[in-house]
Amino acid sequence: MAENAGQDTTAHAAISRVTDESHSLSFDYVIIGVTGDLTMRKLLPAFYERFRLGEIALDTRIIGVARSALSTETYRERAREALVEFAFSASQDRDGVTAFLDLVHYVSLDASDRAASGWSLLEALLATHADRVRVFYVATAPKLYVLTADAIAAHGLITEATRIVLEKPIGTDLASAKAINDGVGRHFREEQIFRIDHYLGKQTVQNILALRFANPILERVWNADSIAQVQITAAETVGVGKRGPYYDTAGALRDMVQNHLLQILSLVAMEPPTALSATDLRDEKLKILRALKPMDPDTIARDTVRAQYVAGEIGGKPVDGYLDDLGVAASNTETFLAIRAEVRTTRWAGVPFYLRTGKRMARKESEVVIEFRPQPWAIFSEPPKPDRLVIRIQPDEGVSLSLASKDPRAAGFGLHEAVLDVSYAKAFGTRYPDSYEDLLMAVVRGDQVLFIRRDEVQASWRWIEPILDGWADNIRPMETYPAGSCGPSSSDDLLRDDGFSWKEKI
Ligand SMILES: NC(=O)C1=CN([C@@H]2O[C@H](COP(=O)(O)OP(=O)(O)OC[C@H]3O[C@@H](n4cnc5c(N)ncnc54)[C@H](OP(=O)(O)O)[C@@H]3O)[C@@H](O)[C@H]2O)C=CC1
Ligand SMILES: O=C1O[C@H](COP(=O)(O)O)[C@@H](O)[C@H](O)[C@H]1O
Repeated sequence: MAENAGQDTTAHAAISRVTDESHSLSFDYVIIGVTGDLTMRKLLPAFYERFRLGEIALDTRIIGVARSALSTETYRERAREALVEFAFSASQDRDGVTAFLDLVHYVSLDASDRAASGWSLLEALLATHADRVRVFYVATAPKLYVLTADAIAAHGLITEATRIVLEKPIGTDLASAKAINDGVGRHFREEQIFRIDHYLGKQTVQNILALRFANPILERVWNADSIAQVQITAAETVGVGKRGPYYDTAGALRDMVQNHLLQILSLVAMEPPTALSATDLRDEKLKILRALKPMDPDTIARDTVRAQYVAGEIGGKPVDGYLDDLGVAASNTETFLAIRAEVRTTRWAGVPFYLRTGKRMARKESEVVIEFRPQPWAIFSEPPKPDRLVIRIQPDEGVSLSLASKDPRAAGFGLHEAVLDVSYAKAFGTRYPDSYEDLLMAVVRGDQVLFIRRDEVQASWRWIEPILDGWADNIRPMETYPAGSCGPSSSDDLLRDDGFSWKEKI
């Protein structure tokens, strides 16, 4: 159980915290991989923001683990630099950052080696708060997850209130995902395992549930009778950055589709859950993952597109191609893909779900587009454009609905596409929390509703695996696209063959 620790109000008054601490939680969060890119860019800033909001008590400990020999003081200095660079509020908040860093400790340890000497220090630290919520966040390579869980167990560090967080990707295929799930499951019960997918921490992804299930006006038309097609896009302008060695073994299908895009697809397509509980929600998502039509060689050739970026230009600046970014002569890794998927349920029979993701695209833009069917009988001389609901995941988070309207400027009955637009920034006018903030704190509360269950991971891999195999056999050859473009033209053809087009060029 989390404790609501009694707080030293004098100490708190000296710290730039923006709300009261009556709901602050005390816990021990062990981050394994604490010097890595993910921790520095995402996890530490997320903790800091929640600390600043008063949700984290002053006696909480964030215990960082990595193999590098660093003192806590040296690590804190590195963490300060990362916070100033990556945390929304940190550059103006020196005292608050210092207070936050007091929670941070560093232990040098090879967490995959149960015989490593650092375990005794970690054990001693944790023993001083044996009853509080204890979290192990494993932010290392997936091949270390089981060894790390084995070592944690061997040192007797798993209490009733202990949880483990596993970063994506859970494996590289179905067999390795099962091995991780089995291996970690030998020590932790399923309700102690939190498989993170940071897209589920995005407010706009969670808003899919609100839009669908809090607005009967939408839910009544949310089916194949009314909807013609669904598009799910996650486009980035960044390349692979420092993560090239990982990315080159993964590619866009493993990196983005197996997890983020299939999670979004299940939220869009699922039946209403009985309640917003972890079990009900995940049961419904799982049914959709299982209802995805398996790909075979014919559909892989027809319904998938894969491509790799070559040199181009983004925002007026020249950028290198993928091979130059990696410094390699050749690679068979896709940095872009488009897929036509089918959900075999009564609700969605015959509705194509187009998935698209890529690096080094023209714009950063993630969104879900629901295109409704046209009027069956046209009474206007010029047929209206189909109505479209666009859920903007990022950036410019919001929702828009385009409807045909009478154009007051036109003579006669001219129509014009009018857009009802809700921008989150304008509607809520608040700091936009990073997706990791909610998720990190949900683990402390033991709330699994936004985490992926074992069977969901495996169902996703089951659908992905034939595509991986087909691509390995070159059933669908690799294409190229210039950095700063919208991908190869064959991605447009995928929709054109069905009489559709992507909402707009990225
Ligand atoms: N970076 C990102 O944006 C995202 C990352 N992820 C996932 O998160 C995980 C971490 O990614 P990222 O931070 O980029 O990786 P990095 O390579 O940047 O960092 C890896 C970290 O793990 C530590 N480490 C490696 N081996 C061990 C070990 N045996 N014992 C203890 N610590 C170890 C490293 O430090 P040292 O060498 O000192 O031990 C370092 O702190 C990966 O699974 C990745 O796929 C998921 C989504 C996004
Ligand atoms: O998980 C990942 O996500 C990021 C994109 O996340 P976003 O929140 O910026 O949309 C992606 O760049 C990375 O390759 C992938 O591993």
